[in-house]
Amino acid sequence: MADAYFSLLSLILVLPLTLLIFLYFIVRPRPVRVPIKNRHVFITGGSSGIGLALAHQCAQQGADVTLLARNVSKLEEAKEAIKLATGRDVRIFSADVREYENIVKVVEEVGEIDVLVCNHGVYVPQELESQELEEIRFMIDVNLMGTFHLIKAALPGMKKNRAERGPGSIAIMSSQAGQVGIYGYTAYSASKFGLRGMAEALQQEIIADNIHISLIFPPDTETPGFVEENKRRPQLTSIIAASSGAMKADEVAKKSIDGIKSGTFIVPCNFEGFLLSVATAGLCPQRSFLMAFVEVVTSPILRIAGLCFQWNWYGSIEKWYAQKKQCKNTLLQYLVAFDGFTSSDLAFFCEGHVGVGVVTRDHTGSIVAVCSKLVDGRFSPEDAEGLALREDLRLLKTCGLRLAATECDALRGQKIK
Ligand SMILES: NC(=O)C1=CN([C@@H]2O[C@H](COP(=O)(O)OP(=O)(O)OC[C@H]3O[C@@H](n4cnc5c(N)ncnc54)[C@H](OP(=O)(O)O)[C@@H]3O)[C@@H](O)[C@H]2O)C=CC1
Ligand SMILES: CCCCCCCCCCCCCCCC(=O)[C@@H](N)CO
Repeated sequence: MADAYFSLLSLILVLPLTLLIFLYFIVRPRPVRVPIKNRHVFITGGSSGIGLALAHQCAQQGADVTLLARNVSKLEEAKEAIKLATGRDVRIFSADVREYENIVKVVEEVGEIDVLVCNHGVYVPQELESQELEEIRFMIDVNLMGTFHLIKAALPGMKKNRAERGPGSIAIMSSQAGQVGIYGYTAYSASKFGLRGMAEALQQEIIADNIHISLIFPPDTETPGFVEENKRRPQLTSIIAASSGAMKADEVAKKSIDGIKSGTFIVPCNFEGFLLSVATAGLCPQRSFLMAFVEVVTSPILRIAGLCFQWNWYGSIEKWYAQKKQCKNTLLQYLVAFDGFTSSDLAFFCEGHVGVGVVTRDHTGSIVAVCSKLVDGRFSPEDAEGLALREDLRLLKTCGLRLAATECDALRGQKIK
């Protein structure tokens, strides 16, 4: 009895405690604090979205901020907004991170950098098969090569007098799509996973120089870039990405700065991101023995959670393709006649999109008006049919035939195909 009691006690108390003590001594690199007040923070992509939010908050916290992006007027706007909000002057530079010589020039001009934030990034989601090679190259060049260019240009200056200047930091903006591959992000995920490989190797190379890397992994974030992305993002990409909630740029910036200041290597931004970081810890450096403890203890359960996510994602993909196959290129057509005009009302279902349109011809058969639109969302052919009838009147109104259409008052729809 006493024996059983003792083994239970050891299991519950002694084992975890021993593990904690063990981890306390072995975690590497050792914990560090990287201050940002009165230090030079250089932020790429600082004229928009997450980068701009970062610039605001760094300036608020008393850092000397420099921004780099391509578009000069956006940079100037950012400079003014930050001056207005914080009273601090920021320096701005226009350059493309793809052009190494220009980056070298800028870096020489700005002087010693304490915290280098490689936040610039582009994302054009599409299935690999239909994506142009040029777009794939664009993402790899800006996101991955651009970051190489920056770090390579800045590193010599960052190393200089580091002992007197205190710890330095290189923060790299990845994405949750850089921790797990996501449908529609083949090129983007590759560019963001690439950053992780680079960061893990580079941390070993620069630890002796007291420079510390933070890799930041945001989920979908409300930014101007994200608004653009959403106009063309495949539906499945959005469905899968919705597994992690969306954030505001300010919230991501706050998490990033906290991560930089505590020298954290993997910086998640929301709860799902935290789970994802623990589940994909791999062999990455870990300074916190408590986090290391969480990683060790939760690894089997998080692997199960990860498998459940994959089960769910593959389920969505299967469902989506089954629906697409069933509905591919369904064309429904109605004939609506009024006052000598024939309006043929089309609803088509193609590639997961529903389109509704109206082609109106006069008595000679010449087309006098065409009106159509794509309606996004998940529809079946039946939905398309209903939608076509509902939209018919509305669409006719937008053609020059408003009166005729309303006067014919009934949509005597006749399905001809
Ligand atoms: N928004 C989101 O959902 C998420 C974003 N991320 C990552 O966060 C980072 C910022 O994203 P977000 O704020 O949404 O992006 P935005 O599109 O809003 O801003 C991008 C910034 O990068 C600059 N930039 C783009 N290309 C270059 C280039 N070739 N050279 C120099 N600067 C460039 C842009 O300025 P300009 O065009 O004038 O050069 C702009 O300042 C990116 O790395 C992105 O991958 C990660 C996860 C989610
Ligand atoms: C084991 C537990 C797992 C926990 C949940 C996993 C959820 C993963 C969702 C990934 C979403 C990726 C969004 C990328 C956004 C992005 O980068 C674009 N908007 C372009 O910038």
